[in-house]
Amino acid sequence: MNFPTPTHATSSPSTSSSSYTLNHASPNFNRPPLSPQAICTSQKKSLCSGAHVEASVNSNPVKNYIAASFSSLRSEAKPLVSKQSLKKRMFSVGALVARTDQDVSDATLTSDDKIGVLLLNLGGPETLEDVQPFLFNLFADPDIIRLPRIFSFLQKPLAQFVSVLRAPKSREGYASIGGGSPLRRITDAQAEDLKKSLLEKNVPAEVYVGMRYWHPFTEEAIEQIKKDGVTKLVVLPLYPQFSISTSGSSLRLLESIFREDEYLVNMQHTVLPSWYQREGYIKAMSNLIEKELKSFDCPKEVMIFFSAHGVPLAYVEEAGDPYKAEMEECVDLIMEELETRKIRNPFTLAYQSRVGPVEWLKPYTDETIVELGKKGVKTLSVNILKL
Ligand SMILES: C=CC1=C(C)c2cc3[nH]c(cc4nc(cc5[nH]c(cc1n2)c(C)c5CCC(=O)O)C(CCC(=O)O)=C4C)c(C)c3C=C
Ligand SMILES: [Fe+2]
Repeated sequence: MNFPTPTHATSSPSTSSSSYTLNHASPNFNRPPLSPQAICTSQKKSLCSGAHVEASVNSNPVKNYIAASFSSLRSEAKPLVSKQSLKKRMFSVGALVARTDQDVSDATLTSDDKIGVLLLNLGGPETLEDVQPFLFNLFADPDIIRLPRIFSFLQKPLAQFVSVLRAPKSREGYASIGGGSPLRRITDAQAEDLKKSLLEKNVPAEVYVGMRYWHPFTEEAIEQIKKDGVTKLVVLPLYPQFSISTSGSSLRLLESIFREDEYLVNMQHTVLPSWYQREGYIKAMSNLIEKELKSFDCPKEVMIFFSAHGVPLAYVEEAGDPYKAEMEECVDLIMEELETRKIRNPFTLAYQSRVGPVEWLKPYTDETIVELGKKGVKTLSVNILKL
């Protein structure tokens, strides 16, 4: 049987980290690329801002803008600790997320330290009545419906209009999966598991969930973080790949909350803008695919179909969203991992969940499935990289 070739270019894995220092005033993404002077090393960044950002080397300036502008908030705060001790302490927090195989109890933490992990996610309507107000919150986000700044006064009226228009179709979808989104339940379970597994590594930490468009809102999580007196915070968007519309939006919101709040501005924090290239994630995805393939009668004939949530094409082409590049690299890394296990199935990547009249990332999942059917592909293993 002939299978089509993969629909995207191959790229190699990136391993090192970098971070950038930028101004954080403008809320628009149609900004000129960074000037070379704006770039500094991650070590310099830690020293000058007191916060740490992890970013892969292929990452796009937009992603680093968001993550670094969030972390650069510290640069506005008065230096409360010496640069040397700040550097040391930053490493400790970074170590909590960077090391996977070691006990981190040796990290420099004082008995007064309280570690928090903030998991960021999209949120979803819990009942069918929640659907329209949830959609309003989503469409009212300028990172989702991107209007030129002079039209920003139209954001909320437009969100009201589009949310009412979209609600029936959306409700139909949620009704078909039991009348609401499972995202809160799943994210709460992830938070619980993460807390347990950190404790097993001798890192007592409280794990918080902050949703962007529904309960528990990010603002509520932040209030709790303050009440609990967290002194070191790890910010982890639960999106493996970065997009302006997901992690970017959540980090931008956090940035605005932090900017207004003296406690938060002075709290040490580490941000992981994306983690699609991490060994643990790649191996976990590969394990799932390997297991799935074994359930077929002729595993070698199965096409591995990666289906990812799309974004409008303009996000990538005009606003510089690194999402497509990260998604493609992620698929390549999974396929490379499978190759080491002698699994050499054909594969393809397509994008789903488009909304509205504009062009989204192609190829579209629904059209690709039809095309593959026409070409005689009979068995597909569908792997959702993003809902
Ligand atoms: C209109 C613009 C949208 C963009 C851009 C977008 C990007 C984007 N979204 C996710 C992940 C999820 N989106 C979910 C629901 C959802 N998304 C949009 C619109 C955009 N998403 C809408 C209108 C909806 C509601 C459902 C619908 O009517 O289709 C969800 C589900 C949340 C839940 O209820 O559990 C997820 C997850 C990503 C990853 C992404 C960009 C990369
Ligand atoms: Fe979405």
